[in-house]
Amino acid sequence: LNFTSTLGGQTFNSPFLNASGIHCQTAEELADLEGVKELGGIVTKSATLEARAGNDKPRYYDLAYGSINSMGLPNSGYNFYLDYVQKEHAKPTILSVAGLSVADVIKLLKEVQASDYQGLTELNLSCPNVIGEPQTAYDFETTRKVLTEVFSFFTKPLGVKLPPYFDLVHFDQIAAVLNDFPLTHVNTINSVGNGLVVDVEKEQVVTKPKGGFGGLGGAMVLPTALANVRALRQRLNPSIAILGTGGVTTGADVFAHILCGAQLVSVGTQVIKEGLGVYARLEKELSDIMEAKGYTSLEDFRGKLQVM
Ligand SMILES: O=C(O)c1[nH]c(=O)[nH]c(=O)c1I
Repeated sequence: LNFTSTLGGQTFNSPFLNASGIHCQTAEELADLEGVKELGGIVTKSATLEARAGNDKPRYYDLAYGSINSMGLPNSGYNFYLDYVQKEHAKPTILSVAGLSVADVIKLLKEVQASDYQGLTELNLSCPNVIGEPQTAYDFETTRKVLTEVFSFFTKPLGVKLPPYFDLVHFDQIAAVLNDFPLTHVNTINSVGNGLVVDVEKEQVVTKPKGGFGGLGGAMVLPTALANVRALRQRLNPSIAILGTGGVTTGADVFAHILCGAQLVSVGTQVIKEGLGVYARLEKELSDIMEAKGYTSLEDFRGKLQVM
C-alpha cells in the first residue's frame, strides 16, 4: 500500500502524526516518537518564547468518550524545540509555535526564519487554555493581521493550527483569510474549547484551572473534526494541505478523515489512553479497510466523500 505523501518539501512515509501537545513536550517523549515506525512525522508541543510551567493540576481528565485538558501551554521554551528539530531525524518534524501576543509570535518566527531549520513550522492560533488569552483564530481580522506580518518576512514552510468552527459562514470567513497566504497546510481541529465535565458524585468539576473549563478531545469530537476537515478542504486553495486532527480512535476514523480531504492524520487523546502502540493498530485497521475496498493508495479515496 502506498502511504507516502509530501508536504512543505518533506516526504512523509505514513499518514500518521502525533497531535501537538500529546507525548511531545520532553526530550524523552520526542525520542519515544522517533521509535514509532508507523509515525510519518513528529509534531512538537507548541513552543513559546519562554519556558512555561502551565496551569495548576489537575489539568487533564480522561473520559470514556474522550478527554478534557486545561494544560495552559506548558513547554520547555522555543530554544529547546528549535534545537531539537534541527537535529538529524529519521522522520520529518513539524515545529509547533504559539505566542501570548502578536509581538511574541513575530519574535519567535523571526528566530525560526533566521535558524538553519528547513522543516515545517505550525503556528498555533487556537490554544483555548491560556488564562486571559483568546483563541486567536476566532478573530478573523486579527488572524489576517498576524499572517500579513508573518509572511512579510517568513519564507519557510508554514501552516496554522485552527480551532473548530461551528457555523458555515465562519468556514467561509476563515478560508477567505487563509487563501490570501502561501500556507503549506492547515491543521484542524484543535480541541473543542471550554467544555465542562462534572463529577456528579463529588458535585465538582474535574480540572482545577478556569473553574473546570477546558478543551475537549477524543471520540466525542470526531464529527466536529470531520466537518472542519471537509469544510476547509472544500474552501481552501488546493495548494494548502489539510492535516486532520480530532477524534481518531480507529482505522475507520483515519479513513474518514482522509475521505474528507486530510493528507495526514493526527492522534492525540487515544495515545494517552492506549499508548504509542495505537499507531500500529490504526495502520493495520486502515490497511484492512483499504484492501477490502481495493484501494492501494491514499489518493484513491482522499477527498472523495460522497453526498446524497
Ligand atoms: O493547554 C494547552 O497547552 C493546549 N491544549 C489544547 O487542547 N490545545 C492547545 O493548543 C494547547 I497550547
